[in-house]
Parts: sequence; C-alpha cells; structure tokens
Amino acid sequence: MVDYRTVKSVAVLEVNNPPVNALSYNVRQGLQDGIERANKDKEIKSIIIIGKGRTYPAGADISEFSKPHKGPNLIEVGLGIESSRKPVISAIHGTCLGGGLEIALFSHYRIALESAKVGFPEVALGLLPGAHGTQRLPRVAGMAFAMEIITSGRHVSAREALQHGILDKLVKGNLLSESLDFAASLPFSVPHNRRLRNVPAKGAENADRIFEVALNKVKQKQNGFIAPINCLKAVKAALLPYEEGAKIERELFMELLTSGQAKAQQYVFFAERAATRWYVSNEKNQKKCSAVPVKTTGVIGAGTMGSGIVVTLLRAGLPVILVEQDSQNLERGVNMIKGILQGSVNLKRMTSQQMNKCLQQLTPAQSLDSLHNVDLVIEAVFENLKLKEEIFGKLDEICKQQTILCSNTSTLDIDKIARATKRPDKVIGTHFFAPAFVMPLLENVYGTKTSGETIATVMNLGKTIRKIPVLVKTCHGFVANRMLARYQTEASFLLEEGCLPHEYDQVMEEFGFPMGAFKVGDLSGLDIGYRIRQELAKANGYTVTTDTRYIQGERFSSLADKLYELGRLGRKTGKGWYKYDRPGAKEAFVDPDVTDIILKHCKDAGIIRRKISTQEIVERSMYSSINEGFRCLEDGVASKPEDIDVIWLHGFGFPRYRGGPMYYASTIGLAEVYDRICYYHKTFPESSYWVPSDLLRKLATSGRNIPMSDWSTAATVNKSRL
Ligand SMILES: C/C=C(\C)C(=O)SCCNC(=O)CCNC(=O)[C@H](O)C(C)(C)COP(=O)(O)OP(=O)(O)OC[C@H]1O[C@@H](n2cnc3c(N)ncnc32)[C@H](O)[C@@H]1OP(=O)(O)O
Repeated sequence: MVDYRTVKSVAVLEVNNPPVNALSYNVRQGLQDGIERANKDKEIKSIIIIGKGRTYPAGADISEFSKPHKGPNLIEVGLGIESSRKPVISAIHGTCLGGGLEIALFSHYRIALESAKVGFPEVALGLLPGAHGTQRLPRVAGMAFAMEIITSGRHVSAREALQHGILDKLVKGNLLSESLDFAASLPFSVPHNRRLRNVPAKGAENADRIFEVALNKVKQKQNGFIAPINCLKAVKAALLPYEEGAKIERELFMELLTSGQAKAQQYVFFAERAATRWYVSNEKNQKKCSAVPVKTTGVIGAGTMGSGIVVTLLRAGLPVILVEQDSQNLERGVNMIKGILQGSVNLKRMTSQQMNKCLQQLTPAQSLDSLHNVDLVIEAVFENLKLKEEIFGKLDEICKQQTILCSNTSTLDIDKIARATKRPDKVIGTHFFAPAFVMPLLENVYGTKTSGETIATVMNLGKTIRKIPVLVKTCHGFVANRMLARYQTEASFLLEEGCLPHEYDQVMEEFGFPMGAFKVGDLSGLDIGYRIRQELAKANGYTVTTDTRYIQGERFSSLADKLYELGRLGRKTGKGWYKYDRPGAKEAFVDPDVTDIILKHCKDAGIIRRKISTQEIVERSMYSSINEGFRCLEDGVASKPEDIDVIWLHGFGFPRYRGGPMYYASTIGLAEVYDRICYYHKTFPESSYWVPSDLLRKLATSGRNIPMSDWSTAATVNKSRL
C-alpha cells in the first residue's frame, strides 16, 4: 500500500490505495516502516511522501472507524515523520484532506501542484482533526484561519494555502521531478522551525476575540452540531505548550468519536454515495445501463419552479430553451432567471462574465415546436394531470425520437403521463425541490416502462447539474411527498389538539430542522397545499370545505384551508401561520389572530385541547413519517433506507447529525418505534397511516437487531411471503 523506492539519495514513499489513497491500516504501517527504513539507510538524504493516481491521501479510511483499531495510529505515524532526522517533503496533488493534511503538517516541507486542494473535512463527519491537526494548522496559518477552515471543512485551493503558509511552494508539471529538485535544494538536517511543534501558534494576542467571533458564527450556521464547537476549543488549545494542547485535542476528539452525532454523520457520508447507485432489476441497473449525452435542453413553464430549474441547467453550462405560451409570464420568468443569476454575482458565487455566458445560453420561446431538436425536456407546469398529459402528447409529436421527456411533478403517476406518449421508455419524473436553484436533491422517478438508459441519463444529469440524485419508483407522492404528507398531517392535528404553530415549530427546530412545518408552510405559500387538496378531491370525486372533518373515513383538519380563505397565504401576503412586518418579509411573529382562529376552530369542532409534550410532538411527526418510509421499502418505491434518508437530508433539511429518519429509527431501536406506532394506531384509529407497516413489524419483532443494510432484503422476502 506504500511503495518504497529510491531516486538517487531520495527515498520516495508512494501511497497506493485507490481510489483516494485513504490512510487505512496498511498505509499507516507502510508510512511508518518507510520513514524508519529511510532513516536507517546511510545513502538517503531526504524523503518524499507522494500519492499514486488521482490524489495525495484524502484522509483516514472512514470505513475503519466502526472497526477495531489495528496497527500504528495516525499520531504515531505523524510523530515518526516529524522526528525523522532526514527532511520529509509532502508532495501534494489532488485532494489532501483530513489525516492526509495532518501527515503533510507533520512533514517538514509541503510542495503542491497548483491544482491541488487541502482541507480538514472532519467536521462533516462529526469529528475534529484529531492527529494534532488543530494544533499544527494555527502554527502555520494562524488562529483565525485555522478556526474558519476546521469548522467549515471547506477545501482550500493550493494558491490560498500558499498565501496562508500551509504550503511552501507551488509547482506545475511533473510533481515528482519538481519535488526531487526541491529535495536537492534542502539542507541535510531539519531546521528547528520546520518541526511545527517548535513554532508558536499565530494570532495568540487576539485569540479570545477570534474564538468568540468564530463561536457565534458556528452557533448561527451549525446550530445543534457539537463537532464545530469542539473544533474551536481544540484550536484555542494550540496556545498552550504543544503537549498540553495535544492532550486537550485528544479529549475533545474522544468525546466526539463516541458521540451519536459522529456515527450519524459518517453514516450519511456513505449513504450519500450509496444513493447515487441505483438498481431496478437485473437488466436495469447502474452497472448495465449507460447514459445518453445531454447537450441541449428545454424547460416548459416559466413559473418559480421552471425558472429555478433553468438557472440550475444554465449554471451547469447547458443551453436551455424556455417555453411559456403567455408572453407576460415568459418575460416575468426570464426576469426571475436574470435576478437569481445577478444574486449569485452579488454574493460573489459567479462573475458577471459567467452570468452573461449563462444568459447567452438561454432561448425564450412561446411554442413547444421550438423543442423539436433538444436532447431532454423538463416540463414544470402546474400539478394537473390533464395538463401534463396534453403537453406530453404534444411533445411526443414534436420532439425528435431520442428526446427524453421529464416531468417535474411532485406527486403524479409517471405511468399515466407516459401513457400520453408513444415513447413511455423515454418518460421519467425529475422532481426538483423549491427553490430549485438552491436545494440539492433531485428525486428521479421511474415508471413501469422507463428504460434503463433513460434512468441512467437523468441520474447522470443530476450529477452534471450538481444535485444529489436519488431514484424512486412511481406512486402517489413518490417517497418525499408521500412521507412528508404524514409529517404535515400530524402537525395539523397537533394544532387541533393543543399546540400553537410557534410551539410546534420550536420543538421541531430544537430537534434540528432549520424550520418547523408552519414556517415552511408560510414560506412555500398556503395556496400550494390548498390547490393540491382541491385537485386531489376533484380527482377522487369528493369535496373539501372548511367544515370538512373527515374524508372517506379519515380524519382531516381544515385549519390550513381556513387560513387560505382568509387570504393568509404566508410570507407573500405578510400573513399566514405567523404575521410578518410586510409581504415578503422573512422574520415571523406569533399572531394572536391565528391563536383565535385555532381556538374557535377547536370550539366549533368540539375538540378539547390539552398540553402536548415535546416527546409526543417529535414522535408523532417522525414516527408517522418513518412508518410510511417502511411502507415505501415494502412497496419497492424506495430501494434502500439510505435513499430515504438522503431525500430527507437534502429535500427537507433533516438534521444531518441524526442521519435521516430511517437511521434515526435504527438509533431509537425498531422495537421501540414499532411499539409507539402501535400505541398511536390504537389512539388514532381514524388515521389509517398509523397502521404499522408489515416490514417494520417483521423487523421489530424478529428478536434480532437487523442491520439497515438488510432491511430491503427483508422487504423482498416479506413481499413474496404475503
Ligand atoms: C479522525 C479523522 C481523520 C483523520 C480523517 O481523515 S477523516 C476523513 C477526512 N477525509 C474526508 O472526509 C474526505 C472524504 N472524501 C471526499 O470528500 C471525496 O471522496 C473526495 C473529495 C476525496 C473525492 O471525491 P470524488 O472524486 O467525488 O469521489 P467519491 O466521493 O465518490 O469517493 C470515491 C470512493 O472513495 C470512497 N472514499 C472517499 N473518501 C474516503 C475515505 N476517506 N475513506 C473511505 N472511503 C472513502 C467513497 O466512499 C467512494 O467509494 P464508492 O462509493 O465508489 O464505493
């Protein structure tokens, strides 16, 4: 795993552990042995550590964290490097991250290709750089920069790293030969100040203020996460003598390592990667199916969703023809697109030049005919099946044979939309989340006839447009909205039974969501939910009014519709579940009028309100959704629990440090979750979604702790048994 060779008087230790040269047991052992061997060899004057293939080590091997420890740890390897009598040079390319950067900081010199990146992403795994990274970075880059880099986990360009003293030299061309030249220029012994333990941390004079500023930022931006706070405390300890600081780093690291947050965040790391791997059947899966190139695109509908999708495509360098029949709406859409891009320029996320390049790729049009030659079309009109069927029928006539036709539906059956065409194999759902140019999730939805090639193409498109694509099977609401419906319905019932919107929101925000359900409702607009309920009623042949209390035997809360009818549409009207200073304002205030509406609603319906505990709010919100998640696995709508978790993390802001709803259920214990679902089923028999999922029952009552990786298999066995 570490190849040892000599080039004249230089020992070259080449780490060879694809794909990212993670510092697994064999690599650590190889580095330790290599340093010892080179120090014993009289012919060797200096040592170079370099990575084979695409990168310098990108960190510890995360998959080893859950296994028993083996071999020398990273600190032992690092101290061996630092105490080497012969100069050690880290030659960096690709991504030098985490433990990789720590190895580089134990080295006496760091030379890098201009394209390299360095960083400490441990915080995203619920950890801190625990092999003295928090002690060494402030010694080269200063307290303020170290705190920023370690708490954000961001990847720093080689040029910026050079400016901050992390790197000694940038080179172009062949990294090894440049490093050999560099080695030849060095003195034979290691100067005192090249061993970073001998150097004081920079910025000590302002350390208290720097710490306070960083702590406030962390509390605002990473509320609920414990790792960033421990990161800051550890960096501050770099002001102490080296050994004392390192001891504090160790204690803070161990606190994190054994925390549930770190385990959850490491689970998320692998879940996010697993979610991009898809499998429908032996013939339709990621390994067997290839994507077709998408060079030109079309978007239908210039509303908020359509415009957001256009921005996402343009930013990824794809040309877009935006079709909107109504000229005023088209103009409004184009202005919205310009506004969003200008916002990115203002935030320095793109240059004016890049914005202009994007806009040159945009072609506004009023007729579907203009889409005849594009590779892929995304329809983003109102959530109305008839309208979508009509559009897909026309697209089928207009577009070239190979064009893939996507619908940005959030609930509707892809099979029904596909039936409006003679190319059901090329029809697929691409469900974006609002705002589409911000939210990272892309829920791709396949129908019965969608081909493997079409699926591969939209999964690939997801990566191209820098989204996290997850594949699910068609059904009403797919995975995201099917589960969310339970969450929102329970929120509305909790309101009827005793909560007020701000009380409910506070509990769920303390659980870790960035906003509670009622603040989210105000942000999206109460008219959206109202329209969906009316459409559903129409499609299923019933009516919903503000007096409705049951729909086809199921309990229903009309509170949201009452607010809608009062013109309280949320932020946009300055009034919704909360009140706002003016339409469009962000800060929400408790509105006594809403309290009156709720109390009157309850009185009229004969509901006796009660005090509801935090535990009940969390359980009813989460367990109702989790039960639906198990049904999604049971139905094969979701193929693995990781997909569901990634959907909640990136579609609904589920707290990363809890892993996702399915992972959260596994940490509570399925037996406990199942018991509580049974209890709520008994308590609320008029809400059929509390009927426990068969799969959950089976897993919970198996008497064994079945790992999440086996849940989907259990679902298949379950189905064939039924
Ligand atoms: C204490 C803790 C210490 C000392 C640490 O060092 S913690 C680890 C710090 N490092 C990281 O967190 C880096 C994690 N990796 C990445 O950010 C990215 O993989 C990358 C930027 C290095 C490369 O990105 P990309 O090209 O998109 O590749 P993938 O992310 O898809 O990864 C490819 C496969 O490699 C697996 N992988 C990546 N990093 C690690 C790792 N540190 N340990 C174990 N495995 C890793 C990743 O899961 C992919 O595997 P497959 O999904 O293809 O099976």
